[in-house]
Amino acid sequence: MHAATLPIISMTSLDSAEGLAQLRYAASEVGFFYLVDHGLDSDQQQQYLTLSKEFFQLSNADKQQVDMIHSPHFRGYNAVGSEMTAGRLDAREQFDWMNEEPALATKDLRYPWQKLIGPNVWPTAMPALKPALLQLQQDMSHITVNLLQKLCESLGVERNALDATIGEQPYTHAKLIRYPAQEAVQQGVGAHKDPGYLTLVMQDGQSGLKVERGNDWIDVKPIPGALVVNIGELLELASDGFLKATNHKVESPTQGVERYSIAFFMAAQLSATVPVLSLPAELKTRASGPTIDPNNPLLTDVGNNVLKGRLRSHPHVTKKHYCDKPLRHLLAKSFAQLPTADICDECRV
Ligand SMILES: O=C(O)CCC(=O)C(=O)O
Ligand SMILES: [Fe+2]
Repeated sequence: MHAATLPIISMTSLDSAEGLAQLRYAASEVGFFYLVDHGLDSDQQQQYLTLSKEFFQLSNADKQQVDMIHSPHFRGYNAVGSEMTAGRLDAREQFDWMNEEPALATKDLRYPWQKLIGPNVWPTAMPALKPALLQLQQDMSHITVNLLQKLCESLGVERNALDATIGEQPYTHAKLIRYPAQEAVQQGVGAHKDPGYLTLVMQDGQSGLKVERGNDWIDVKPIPGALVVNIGELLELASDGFLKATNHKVESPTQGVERYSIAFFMAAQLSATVPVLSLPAELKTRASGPTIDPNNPLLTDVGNNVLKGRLRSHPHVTKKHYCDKPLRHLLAKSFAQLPTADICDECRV
């Protein structure tokens, strides 16, 4: 039997060997944990969740103005029923933003993932959203980079062992999410792993997030002020499978209660290739190699691993922006390992 709850890790405990050992256990045995004492207090989190509710209460026309279908860079709003996970539609609406950058000219695209780079889209009806979410992105980046360094230390390698892959600024992606109540439990988001290094999730008071552990699913009940952390595929690759990216899903709420969360994903720079860390012998013998799953190959080229997730989750954006001939050609070259079913019909070359 596994514990029916996740470990709780205090950020301030990570200056001690004991704290690092607990972090190593949580990250390697469970792949998921609550993080407390991280610096973003409950009141601040509540303010962001309130802002998120205001966004989702905007009129449909205001939300359509920032619909992701207009963005080749996968930014903006998705109405309920436009995202797919594990081949099925998710019952959630969401607003995605990433690093704020200028897009590359089409003629300069050498790799398909370079099309992920570009500006965010912001609702004109809610000018307060942009500065608040860019601030949140900075605060979450700060927490995540510190945590990644502590994880490296906990694995017995230099704390800055992965810093070069992050460069000046990590690749970050975040989502405001609303799970509307359904008549019966449904897929809010289907079972999946996150593609980056680390994910932080802020939850309101409503349960629904579940984490796979053996044959069970652990309920991640919200703890006020705690962030939920999970290991992404890039850390599984970097640790040669010592750390595991763990499957998780969200079941939609019922009985008229909706659920709000904010997810923050941090990867290495899109142009980086993730190295395999030189773990000490004692840990190395316990590293079983990354998971081999023909339906979900883990790719060390960061841009490709991130793009894999985006193409699969948002088939309507893929179809509109990733199906022109030159790009299709690049996709076919880059994704020799990716099952064609993950790419839209017209990209099955
Ligand atoms: O909403 C949540 O609690 C988690 C969402 C999630 O796993 C994801 O968007 O990747
Ligand atoms: Fe996730």
